[in-house]
Amino acid sequence: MLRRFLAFPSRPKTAPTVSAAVRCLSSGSVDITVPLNFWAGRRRTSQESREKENVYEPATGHVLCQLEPCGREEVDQAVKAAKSAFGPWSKMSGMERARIMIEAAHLIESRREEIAEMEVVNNGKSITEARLDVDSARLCIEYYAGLASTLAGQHVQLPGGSFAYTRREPLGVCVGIGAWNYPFQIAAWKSAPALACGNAMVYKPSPVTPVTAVLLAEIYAKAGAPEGLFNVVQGGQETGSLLCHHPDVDKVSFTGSVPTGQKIMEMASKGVKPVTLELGGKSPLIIFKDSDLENAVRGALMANFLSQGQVCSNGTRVYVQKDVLAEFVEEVVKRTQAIAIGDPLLESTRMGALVSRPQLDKVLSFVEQAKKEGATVLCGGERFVPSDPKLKSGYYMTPCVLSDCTDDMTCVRDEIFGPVMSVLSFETEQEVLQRANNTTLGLAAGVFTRDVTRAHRVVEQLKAGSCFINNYNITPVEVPFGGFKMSGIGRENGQVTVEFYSQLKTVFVEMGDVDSLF
Ligand SMILES: NC(=O)c1ccc[n+]([C@@H]2O[C@H](COP(=O)([O-])OP(=O)(O)OC[C@H]3O[C@@H](n4cnc5c(N)ncnc54)[C@H](O)[C@@H]3O)[C@@H](O)[C@H]2O)c1
Ligand SMILES: C[N+](C)(C)CCCC=O
Repeated sequence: MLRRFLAFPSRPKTAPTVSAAVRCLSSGSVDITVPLNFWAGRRRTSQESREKENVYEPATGHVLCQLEPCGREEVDQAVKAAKSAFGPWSKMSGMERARIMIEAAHLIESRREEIAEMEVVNNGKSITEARLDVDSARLCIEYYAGLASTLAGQHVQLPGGSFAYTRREPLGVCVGIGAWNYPFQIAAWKSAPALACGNAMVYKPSPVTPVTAVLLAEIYAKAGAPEGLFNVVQGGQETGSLLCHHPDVDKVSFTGSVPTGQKIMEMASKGVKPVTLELGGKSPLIIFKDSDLENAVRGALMANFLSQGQVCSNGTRVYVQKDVLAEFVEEVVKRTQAIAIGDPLLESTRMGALVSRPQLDKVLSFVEQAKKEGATVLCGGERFVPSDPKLKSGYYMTPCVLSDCTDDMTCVRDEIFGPVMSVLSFETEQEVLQRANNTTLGLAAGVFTRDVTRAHRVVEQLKAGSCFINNYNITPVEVPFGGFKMSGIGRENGQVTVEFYSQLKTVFVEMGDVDSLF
């Protein structure tokens, strides 16, 4: 397998450039030494001498690169670059912006495999899933390119021939702050609507997965975006906080945990800046006895084990009607045990490595806690060491199904963010609805039933932003995605998102004389 990229076999450690080299890519063979910050049109090294942090390859535990966190100076430079790109970009017509975005989408398509491989190397998810994430990123950019030329205001007739009109205008410099579970996709889901509306963006990826956002920056630049339109600054909470407080930042769009989301909202409130918050979930999946059980089992697996279970919208509280519980559990366990765990770059792998050692330890400790609280482990929940020696220090675990769960258990109440499904039984619709909604979170929910009336009745009562009937965890970019309650504010994807990246200006036009009271 030959690749052109910023990824290199670890030995010899030559200083790579983007255009250099064609090498083989396999787990454990990649070192990244190119700078991962990007502003004003090119990659940048951090100028401030601050401590670098190791970034690991989840599949092997090998050090992939060193993160150079950006400080005040670099954040300033990136925001300044975005501000100067905002001028010409915001003056372009929607069609002109769309042309550049479509070119970016083509570039993503042509580099699909390379981007997916780098996502795998940095995140640990299987190559099969990473390709779908890259596709989702591309589709999102195509979708908002299509909407860019439709952004328009309204004309309102007033007395005496006077009138008013509204203009939909961009906000300015938007900041995007992302989580580590969908690094490339999140960068695209934030930048595509922002840019389509005429904004510029400074994006900060998670320090755990800094590698692929900078590829998106290069792609936008190559597609013809003005220098500084999409910038990447690396770092953790300090860098994020500098961005949120920056006086020239007009909006913050955040994806991550609830506690960080609360801090982001607090920081943004100092400058009365709008926020989009895509936060955590603990979503219910309800399986009625009249379900097509084959589809319900498939849905439960999709609701729990994508991306090693590290998915915000996962339906981790699986409520199964008592009459079909035994049959459902038997099938779910059989299929969970058959999931091929291992080298995420292999086509045959269905579950790769969790993102980091601390995340793996945290998920395993949730399983231990569940046992202590009386849950039964039907399968998995243990560290997994693949037979390939190069993977022995990777962050793998066996996907876990817990039964005999009750609503008060930690595994049922807290977001685990790992491959752990909690199965609960219920008897009546009314009972399950009350239990499903008994949480402070409300990102997603699902229902499996053949009764169409019941499906809509139940969905109407579920307090969640994304509800699935007879499927789970599909997120076409044409439809809005986001949470109720503490799962967030605002939406990503769909037409409505232009409202979160633009503002309305009302213009009154007097056609007669000023009717003065004085
Ligand atoms: N709703 C969604 O669309 C969605 C999608 C993916 C992940 N998530 C959620 O994200 C969480 C997992 O991701 P995570 O561990 O990366 O979340 P996190 O909250 O720890 O970090 C998210 C981002 O915020 C940054 N950050 C941390 N502290 C900050 C601060 N004080 N100021 C500014 N930035 C700060 C981090 O560096 C990172 O880039 C889960 O709760 C998951 O449900 C939600
Ligand atoms: C594409 N998925 C799997 C629905 C992920 C949505 C983003 C949340 O983590």
